[in-house]
Amino acid sequence: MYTLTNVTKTYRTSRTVTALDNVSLEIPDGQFLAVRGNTGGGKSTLLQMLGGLDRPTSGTVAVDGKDITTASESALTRFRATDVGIVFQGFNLVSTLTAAQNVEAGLVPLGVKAGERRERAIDALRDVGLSGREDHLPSELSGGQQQRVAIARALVKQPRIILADEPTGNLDEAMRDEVMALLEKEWERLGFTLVMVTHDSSVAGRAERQIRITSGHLA
Ligand SMILES: Nc1ncnc2c1ncn2[C@@H]1O[C@H](COP(=O)(O)OP(=O)(O)OP(=O)(O)O)[C@@H](O)[C@H]1O
Repeated sequence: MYTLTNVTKTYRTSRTVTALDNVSLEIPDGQFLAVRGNTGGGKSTLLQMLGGLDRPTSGTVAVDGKDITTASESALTRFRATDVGIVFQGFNLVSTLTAAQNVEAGLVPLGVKAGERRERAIDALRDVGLSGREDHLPSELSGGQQQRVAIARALVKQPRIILADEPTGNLDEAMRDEVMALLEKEWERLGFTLVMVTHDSSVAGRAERQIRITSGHLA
């Protein structure tokens, strides 16, 4: 269960931008939540707060009652490594690694030994429908297949939380539907909390709940 209380995030560069302004939000375990809103509205910033990738300027982000904003760097690293899987719009695969090696990368921070990593990567690729593609490079796979590798990389560590930032944004309609069907199937099977940023109303419509963030405010 996530409990965000009065979360504000301000970026200070040449000017000051308030990306999130006093956002309070609860996300129950296992919920599929779609996050919509205007460009620059603060959606990706919200995901960063949820993933412990950055800390708010003020306010708290609690996971099961524990405030991650004041956690030590090592506790936060552990939280990210074990509890959170992230799927990006641009897949973010390492182009010189095979599909299986990319998936294995999700297990390296957990200290899983090489043999077990390989086995679990093969299983995870099977779960996303990519058996037989283990030794393919990303450039040898379609966009939809690359996103499926990225989903396998996020899921291989069996996280409690999946954060997806426009996961279908780079895909055509057919591949979008295929990737969404896969994410939904895995969400139903594994029961993780799924928070997905999307501009696409048909994608958002598949979520259990939708929220909208406009100019840093939760609508
Ligand atoms: N690292 C950063 N440094 C400075 N400003 C930033 C940084 N990250 C985000 N911002 C600013 O914070 C605001 C919110 O950005 P964010 O990426 O969260 O929005 P978004 O809703 O995800 O946008 P989009 O839909 O365009 O991806 C924007 O004005 C953006 O320019």
